[in-house]
Amino acid sequence: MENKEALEALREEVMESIKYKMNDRDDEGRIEFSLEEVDSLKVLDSIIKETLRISGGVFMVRGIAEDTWFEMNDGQKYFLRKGDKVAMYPPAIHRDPEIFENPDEYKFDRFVDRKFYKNGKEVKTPILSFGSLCPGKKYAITQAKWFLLSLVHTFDIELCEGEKTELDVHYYGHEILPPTNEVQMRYRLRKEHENLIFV
Ligand code: HEM
Repeated sequence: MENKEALEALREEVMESIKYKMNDRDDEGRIEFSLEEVDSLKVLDSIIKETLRISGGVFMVRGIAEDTWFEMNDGQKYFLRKGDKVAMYPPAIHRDPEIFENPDEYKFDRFVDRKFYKNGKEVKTPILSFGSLCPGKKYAITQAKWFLLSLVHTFDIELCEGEKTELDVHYYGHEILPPTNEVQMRYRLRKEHENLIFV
């Protein structure tokens, strides 16, 4: 909400996609959106990824099942003993300046038509907030996308004067960092909004 440019770019993308669906309504006059259509919105996708990049604070832990030599890209080797636990820390990757330019900056369109590289190799999954094992990943991301899409289409929203918050760094290690405090906002139903439904 603080980032008016992001809000406007998202609203423009959503309105543009609705424009082409005006004649594509269900029996109750609602405009239908499929999963594929929601996923095709590049600004929406980028906003979600950038938010996960900047606010993901998770540790992922793995148990070592058998004695293993683990070799890094630079050739350095580590001996992992059976029974050890290893923690991986996605925020270190999410804020790696070799992968992301100005990593501490929130850039809503960072992921629009972009690939990321480290040491000349493409980083295929630069966002690791869900780890590799989370079975709820697609569900959670789709829900967040649908919420944002419906919100910017249906309401004008803005922060009340002087309202501010930031990520609560005390929660590093616990998935997504919550805000340090609540904020007051204004919202108003938009006159030209349509009734949308996710099918
Ligand atoms: C924003 C929402 C969510 C975030 C950030 C999140 C994040 C994570 C992370 C980081 C892990 C550990 C993955 C790993 O170690 O590789 C995990 C595991 C898991 N998540 Fe999620 N998750 C979310 C939503 C959900 C939802 C909606 C469900 C269920 C519908 C779910 C079910 C699970 C389960 C069952 C595991 C354990 C998987 C295993 O250890 O085999 N999560 N999640």
